[in-house]
Amino acid sequence: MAYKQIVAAAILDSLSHPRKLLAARRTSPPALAGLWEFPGGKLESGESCEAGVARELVEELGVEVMLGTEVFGPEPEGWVLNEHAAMRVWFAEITDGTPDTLEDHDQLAWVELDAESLKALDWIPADLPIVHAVLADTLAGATR
Ligand SMILES: Nc1nc2c([nH]c(=O)n2[C@H]2C[C@H](O)[C@@H](COP(=O)(O)OP(=O)(O)OP(=O)(O)O)O2)c(=O)[nH]1
Repeated sequence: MAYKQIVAAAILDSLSHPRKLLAARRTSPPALAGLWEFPGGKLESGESCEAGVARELVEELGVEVMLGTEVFGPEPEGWVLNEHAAMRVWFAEITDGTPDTLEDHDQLAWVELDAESLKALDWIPADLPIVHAVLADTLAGATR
């Protein structure tokens, strides 16, 4: 089964000494509005995943990033979101710009990298295993 490829970033305040993760609250579609996610979007045809992540973050947040390691999911296409789509996620650190809600989001939050703080946000349900992996990888120092 071929999934539609989504790409996204787990943006950390620092790849080398991460303490916080940038979460973004969606504005659409209605079923996902108000839920928190990793900023990103659909890969465009002919685009590499890494280039797609960078493009989405410029469009949505107005920031340039340096990518760290991938937050590996169970499939080659990454984390399965639903029967149609899967998402690859990379750790990232902002190298230029201040994140803003330019497109697709109405709120951004720097969340402390601990289970309690992360759990306090109403994440898209499909993202919960990814949130766990982000926490595990940051605790293991596997971000860059
Ligand atoms: N970006 C992102 N999308 C997610 C996450 N979790 C999750 O289930 N999704 C779903 C929601 C959407 O159905 C799909 C991503 O599509 P999108 O609407 O963000 O893509 P896009 O920015 O390219 O949007 P568009 O131009 O097609 O409007 O993946 C997540 O953490 N981040």
